[in-house]
Amino acid sequence: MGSIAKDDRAEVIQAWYMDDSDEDQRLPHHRDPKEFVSFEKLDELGVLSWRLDADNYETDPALKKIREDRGYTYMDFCEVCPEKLPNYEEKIKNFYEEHLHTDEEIRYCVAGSGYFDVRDHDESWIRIWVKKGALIVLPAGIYHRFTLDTNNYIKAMRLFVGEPVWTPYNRPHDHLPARKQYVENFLEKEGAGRAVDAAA
Ligand SMILES: CSCCC(=O)/C(O)=C/O
Ligand SMILES: [Fe+2]
Repeated sequence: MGSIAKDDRAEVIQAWYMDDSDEDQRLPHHRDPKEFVSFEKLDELGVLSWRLDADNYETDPALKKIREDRGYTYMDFCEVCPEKLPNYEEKIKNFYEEHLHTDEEIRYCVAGSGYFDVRDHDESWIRIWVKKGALIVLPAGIYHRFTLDTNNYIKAMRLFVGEPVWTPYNRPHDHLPARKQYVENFLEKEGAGRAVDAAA
């Protein structure tokens, strides 16, 4: 008898729609009742994810294959905590400003945890909680932000195709080709809401 394999990404990646309270950004911000978001839904927005063996990232064949398949030649680490991140307070503030990049944002959580928030088709925030072992790819042009959770620590591997460009473009930057391409690829599909600023 065949059986459908359980998607074990859920052990290290969970996503849900956020409430609109102004409380501490590091809290979960679940709606009441909770509204979880499926991996299929994230896929529709172009957000990819894997669960990997974070204790063995140096020799992990699964990570090697993803890097080869997707051309992720560059790799470094970013540790977010006051002791390790220069200009910690400023960086934390900037990470949580809604922004986009002109390339994919690829982060592999090898320790700790944190939240990547992305905009849905109708502009609602989806909160993606990544824990040790979660690799996520945010597509170029998606509006997003990052915050630590209440554990206050993450160590993320950063991957990139070629020489890295980390520039954040705070919203609105709808005129950028990367944004237009994202809207065309993921937001303008039949049945999807539009997410273009009125001023664009
Ligand atoms: C956990 S890596 C720090 C966050 C970051 O690099 C970024 O660009 C957030 O959008
Ligand atoms: Fe970013």
